[in-house]
Amino acid sequence: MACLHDESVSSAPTRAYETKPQQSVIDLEATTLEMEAFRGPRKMNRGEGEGVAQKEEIGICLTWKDVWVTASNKKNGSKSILQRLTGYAKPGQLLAIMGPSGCGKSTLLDTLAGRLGSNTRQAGEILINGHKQALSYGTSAYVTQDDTLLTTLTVREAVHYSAQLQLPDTMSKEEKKERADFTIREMGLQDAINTRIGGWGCKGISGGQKKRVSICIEILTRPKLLFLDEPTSGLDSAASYYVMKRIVALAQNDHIQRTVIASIHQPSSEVFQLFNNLCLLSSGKTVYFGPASAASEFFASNGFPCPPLMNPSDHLLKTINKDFDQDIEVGLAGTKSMPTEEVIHILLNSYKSSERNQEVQNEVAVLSKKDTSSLDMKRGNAGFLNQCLVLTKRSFINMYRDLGYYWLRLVIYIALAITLATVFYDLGTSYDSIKDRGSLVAFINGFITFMTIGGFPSFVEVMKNLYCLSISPSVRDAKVVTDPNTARSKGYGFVKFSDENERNRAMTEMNGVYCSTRPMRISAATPKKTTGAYGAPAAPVPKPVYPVPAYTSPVVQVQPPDYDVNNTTVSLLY
Ligand SMILES: Nc1ncnc2c1ncn2[C@@H]1O[C@H](COP(=O)(O)OP(=O)(O)OP(=O)(O)O)[C@@H](O)[C@H]1O
Repeated sequence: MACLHDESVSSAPTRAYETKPQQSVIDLEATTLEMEAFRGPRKMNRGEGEGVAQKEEIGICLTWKDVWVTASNKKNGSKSILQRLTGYAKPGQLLAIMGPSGCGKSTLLDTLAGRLGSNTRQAGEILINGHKQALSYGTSAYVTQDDTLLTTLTVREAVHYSAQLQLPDTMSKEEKKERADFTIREMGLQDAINTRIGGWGCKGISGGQKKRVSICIEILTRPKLLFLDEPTSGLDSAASYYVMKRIVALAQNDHIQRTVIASIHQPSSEVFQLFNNLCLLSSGKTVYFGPASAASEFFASNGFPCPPLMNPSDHLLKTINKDFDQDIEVGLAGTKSMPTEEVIHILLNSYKSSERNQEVQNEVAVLSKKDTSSLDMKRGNAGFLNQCLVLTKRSFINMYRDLGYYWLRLVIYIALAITLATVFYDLGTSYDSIKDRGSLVAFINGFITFMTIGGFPSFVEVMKNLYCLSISPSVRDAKVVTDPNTARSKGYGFVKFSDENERNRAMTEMNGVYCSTRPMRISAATPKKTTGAYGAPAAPVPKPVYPVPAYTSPVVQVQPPDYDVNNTTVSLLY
C-alpha cells in the first residue's frame, strides 16, 4: 500500500504572510561569502557520509549512445523526437542542453532520467558508471519546471518538513534539521528563511527563490545526479545568473562531485560561461556537443561567426531557429539570408564528420568501460509512522493558515447553522415536524457533500499517482487515504503487492521514479495492524470506486483511515 504526500492539497486563494524584505542581488553576494565561511571544516552529518572524515564520494558518469526516442499517437502515427544522440555527463560538471523551442530538450532530460511518457519508445544505450541500472531513490533528483510547493509554509518549514520525510530514521531530528539548514544556506536562502513561499493572491518569496527552494528540497538526500528542467525560466538575467551559480557550486561541492544536467532556454553571456559542456539540439539531432566555450568557434568555422558584442548563446540559438523562416522572405530577419534549414543541414553534417564528434564517441567509450561498481545506490527515507506524524502536522499548519480552506469554511458552517436554526426553530412534536426534520437532515447532507467537492482536484492528483502504481502487474490493491469527514485526500495512500518480493522490488525500483509531476517516496507501511492508525478501529471492507483499466485487476479504492492489510505493503510519498 502506498502513502502519497500531496503538495497540492489545498492551495489557498488568499493567505496572510510575513512581511520579510525580498532578497536582493547584493544580499545574494553577501550570502555567497557567508556560505563559503559556513562551508569551512565541519563535522559531517550522518547520511552525508557515515564517517567523521570528509572523503570524496564516487560521482556518477552518465553516458548515452545512439539514443532514439519516438512518440506515437492514434491520429499522427509515430514521430521521431530524438535521433541518434550520443553524449556524456561527468561528475563535478554542468552539462547544458540548449536548442530552439520544441527541439527535444525536455525529452532528452526525461530520457536520461528514465521518466519518459508511456506513449514513447526509446532505443540506444544509457549507462550509469558503465552499468545499465535504474536510478534509485536518493541517487538522483529531478527539479521540474513548475514549482510544487505548499504556499502557506515558510521556506524553513517547507525544507524542514521535507527533510523529516525524505531522510532516513537513522538520522536524529536534530541532524535532519541541521541538514535542512545547511541546504538552505547552500542555496543562499537564509535571508528568506522565515518568509512564506506565497502564491496566487499573496506575494511571498520571489520566483528565483522559489526555484532555489525546489532545488533545496530535491538535494536534501544529497543526490549525485541532478536533472534540472529550465531552472531559469521566468527569471530575470540577474536572478538566473545567481541561481545558476548556486547550481554550479552544487556540482563542485567539496565532497560530492555532482553531475548536473540542465535544459536551458536563453542563458545570458555570464550564465553561458558557467557551462562546462553544451549539447545543442535542433529537431532532435545534435548540432554540437562539447565544451561550451568552443561552440562559437565551431559555428565560425562553418561560416556563421558570432557578431562582435553579441551574446554567444543568442547567436547559436538564432542561427538554428527555423520557426520564423518566413521572416527571411519578407526581410525581417536582419542580415540572415540563407534559409535556416540549409544552415542546420551544414552544421549537422559538419558536426557528424568533425573531430569533436569523434572525441565525444571516444569519451563515451572510455566512460562506459570505467568500473565504478562500488557506487552506493540505495538510500532510506523516514519510517511510515514518522511520515504520518510529519504529514499530519504539516497538513494542519497548511489548513490553519489557509483562509479559504479552514477559516472561511468555519464561517460558512456557523452562518449556515444560524440560518437553519432560525428557519427550523421550534418545530414542535406534531406529525408535520417529522417531515421538517427529514428536510433539515437532507439539506445538511447535501450541503456537506457539496462542500467536499472543493477537495476533488487534489484527490485527482493523488489518484494519478496511485494509477501509476496500479498498472504494475504485481499490484493487487491500492487506496487513497481520505479524511472521513470531508472525503478530501490526506495526500498519501497505500498500494498492496502480491508478495513480499514484489514489494521489495518496487521499493528498490520505484523510489524516486516520477509519477505525474512528482517523485514517489516509497517505504514499508509497517507494522501490521488490526486497528486503524492512532488507535482508530479497523477500517470496514472497502467499496471500489475507481476501476483501473489494467491487465490484472488492481482496483484503486477509497477507504477510511490508515490501516495495513498485511505486511506486503509500502507507503509512498511525493
Ligand atoms: N509524449 C509525447 N508525445 C508526443 N509528442 C511529444 C511527446 N513528448 C514530446 N513530444 C514532442 O516532441 C517535441 C519536443 O518536445 P520537448 O518538450 O522535448 O521540447 P523542448 O525542446 O523541451 O521544448 P520547450 O523548450 O518549448 O520546452 C515537441 O514537438 C513535442 O510536441
